[in-house]
Amino acid sequence: MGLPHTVETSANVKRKRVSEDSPGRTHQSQLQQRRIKLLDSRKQLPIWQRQKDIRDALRDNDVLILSGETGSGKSTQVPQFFLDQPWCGFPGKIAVTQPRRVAAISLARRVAEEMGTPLGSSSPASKVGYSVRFDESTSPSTRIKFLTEGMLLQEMLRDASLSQYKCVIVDEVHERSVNIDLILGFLKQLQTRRKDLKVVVMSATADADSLQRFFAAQLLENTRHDSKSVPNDSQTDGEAEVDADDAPWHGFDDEDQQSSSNIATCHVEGRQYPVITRYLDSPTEDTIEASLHRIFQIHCKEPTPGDLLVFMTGQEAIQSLQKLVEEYALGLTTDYPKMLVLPLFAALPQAAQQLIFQPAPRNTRKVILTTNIAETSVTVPGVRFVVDTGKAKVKQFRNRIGLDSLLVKQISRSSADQRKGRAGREAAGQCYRLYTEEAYKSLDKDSTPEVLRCDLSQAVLTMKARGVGDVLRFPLLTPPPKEAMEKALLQLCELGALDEHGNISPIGRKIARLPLTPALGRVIIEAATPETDCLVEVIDIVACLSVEHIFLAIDTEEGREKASVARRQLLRRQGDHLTYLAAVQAYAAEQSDRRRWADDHMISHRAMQSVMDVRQQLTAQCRQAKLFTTQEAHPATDEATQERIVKCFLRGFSSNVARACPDGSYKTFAGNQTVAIHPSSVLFGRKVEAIIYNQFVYTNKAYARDVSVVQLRWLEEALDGMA
Ligand SMILES: Nc1ncnc2c1ncn2[C@@H]1O[C@H](COP(=O)(O)OP(=O)(O)OP(=O)(O)O)[C@@H](O)[C@H]1O
Repeated sequence: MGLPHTVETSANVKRKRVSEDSPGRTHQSQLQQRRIKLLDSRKQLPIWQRQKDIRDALRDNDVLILSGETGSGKSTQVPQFFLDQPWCGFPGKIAVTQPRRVAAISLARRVAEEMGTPLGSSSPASKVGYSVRFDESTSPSTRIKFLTEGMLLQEMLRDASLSQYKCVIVDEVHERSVNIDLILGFLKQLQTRRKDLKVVVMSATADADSLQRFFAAQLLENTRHDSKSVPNDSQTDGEAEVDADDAPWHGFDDEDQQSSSNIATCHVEGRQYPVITRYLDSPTEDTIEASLHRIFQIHCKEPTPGDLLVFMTGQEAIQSLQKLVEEYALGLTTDYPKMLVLPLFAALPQAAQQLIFQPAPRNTRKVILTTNIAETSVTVPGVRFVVDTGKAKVKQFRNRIGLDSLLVKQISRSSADQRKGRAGREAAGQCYRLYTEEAYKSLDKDSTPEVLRCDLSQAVLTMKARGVGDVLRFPLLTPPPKEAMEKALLQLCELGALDEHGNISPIGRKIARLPLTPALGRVIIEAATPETDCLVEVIDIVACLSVEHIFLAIDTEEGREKASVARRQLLRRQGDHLTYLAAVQAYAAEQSDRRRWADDHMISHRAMQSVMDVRQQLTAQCRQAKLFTTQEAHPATDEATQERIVKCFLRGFSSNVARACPDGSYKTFAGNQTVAIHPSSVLFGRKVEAIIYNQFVYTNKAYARDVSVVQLRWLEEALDGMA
């Protein structure tokens, strides 16, 4: 007679336990097998031979400036070299900053694999994690954390001393974004009061001499310190108190070159695989046509596997080229491999960005069309060919209109070298430059630091929120013109982020905690006031402004007519902001098939998924900051609410207003510049009293994007409110 079901023999229990444990154990052993396999390739990297020098250099010094060719192994290996160092202690963490989230996430994934540990929050035992805007994936055991520069600056708001880190590695320092320059300044200050903090600065192409001078120069002892502004760990609601342990802030004196830190430099020679560079014989104007030609030439001539990475200027160029490549690929005979075209740009949702890392299916070549976001730190497995158009969209401050705008510009030689470096990472590669060799030689050596070409209001607010009293004396690697700093201070005063003494206000502190520009942050704060009370709606609109365009681009007259019928229910005569709101509300209300809803309305489903993501994150952040007065959404048809919503944008963007002229054009109030409504706007072709816009873009002429109608009296009211 058998045993009743309820009684379990010890053998049964044991068998059951083994089978329950085995998935975890199998996973563990898979991780270890992968680690051992990768160890062989790590040992081939040029940097592997130099690990003792690198360890010794940082053991004996506070700062290490490390240069080495692209692909030599800096980003993946250097953090691992330090983990077992006595100065790093346990559980001392290492932060590694990256300019972009795609690099932060892919590096974290790779280093986790190399260490044989699960990634991020997937297991409490994971030793490698990442943190990017709207996505943090770490565990209690995280030792190495890859994070975007913006996220490190956010962490400094919660913990000015970065006390959880023993070492901060600033990677790709040659990019010289404002955030990198701010981080270098803060770290330099921090090392005066945290003697145990190590700093590593890395790049393939950085100017090591100027970095060395920067870290060697003494900080001034007597700079005014805005004591009220120093945040501390216990600060939760924006009303900061002085952290007693915080030594006064020190300014930076260019004249004084005495060393305050011990600094080591190290250069790693060599790269793993060669990359052949090819140029055009004569220049080309049409980069889309030239890229198309080159892509098919490579595809038809070169064997697979061998994926292609093509550097373009921006989302629109990428989408046009994608369409063309896909159309032409249909005409290829079956003698050729298939093509899988994948776009990559900053506004793409993370899941779509990560598709580029998946291996191409059999007999298929991946063709990745990217902006400069894949220029540094990224290894895309399978890529053997790089096509470089030599151009990028860059933010440039336009003095006449007092605004940042996006311009297409030639890249620098150092960017071109980084792009080339994306080939030849797993095997020998080729880089096709769609410009002549003479043009390459005439490029600027390095990109102009962002502090010299951008609106500095965010940078100044970042400093103020982290306790810098006199921002003009903050240690910046390249000091911007004094007027640019003053202009930023003025703008922040207008937004109410600084008080009349230049100290950060409670509003400024709230704005600094939001992952948005000061102007957009101000819009959110305005929407949260009890009188305005439209935060729910404004979050929806801000989410749309933070992702790729939600309306699919249409380039034919017929298509435009079709779109206006399909989107009729959503279009709002008041402009794009309320149209975006209508779209988000309708999409959110759709419960059965959102993809179909998006197709029916000629809206990008992918963009709407991102909107929903950002919306959720921003809502959570606003809730955390106690900004909600009510939780209720107002009906979008309520006219009073609609007016209040547009007025919120006016509070943040009062300088982005243009009035109609008799000849039908619009002229900006600031700078009296002619601006046209962008064809993508619902207001395109309409004439209204005045407009407000969120973006100023310059292609063949100056365009306002994301536009709404405003009444001039609202502007007067807004200006009165600011006075
Ligand atoms: N995700 C990955 N998949 C496959 N190989 C990878 C991956 N990440 C890194 N590698 C390998 O490790 C090498 C070193 O990469 P790493 O990013 O550390 O170099 P780097 O010196 O920091 O380069 P860069 O200056 O271009 O950022 C690559 O050339 C590649 O061979």
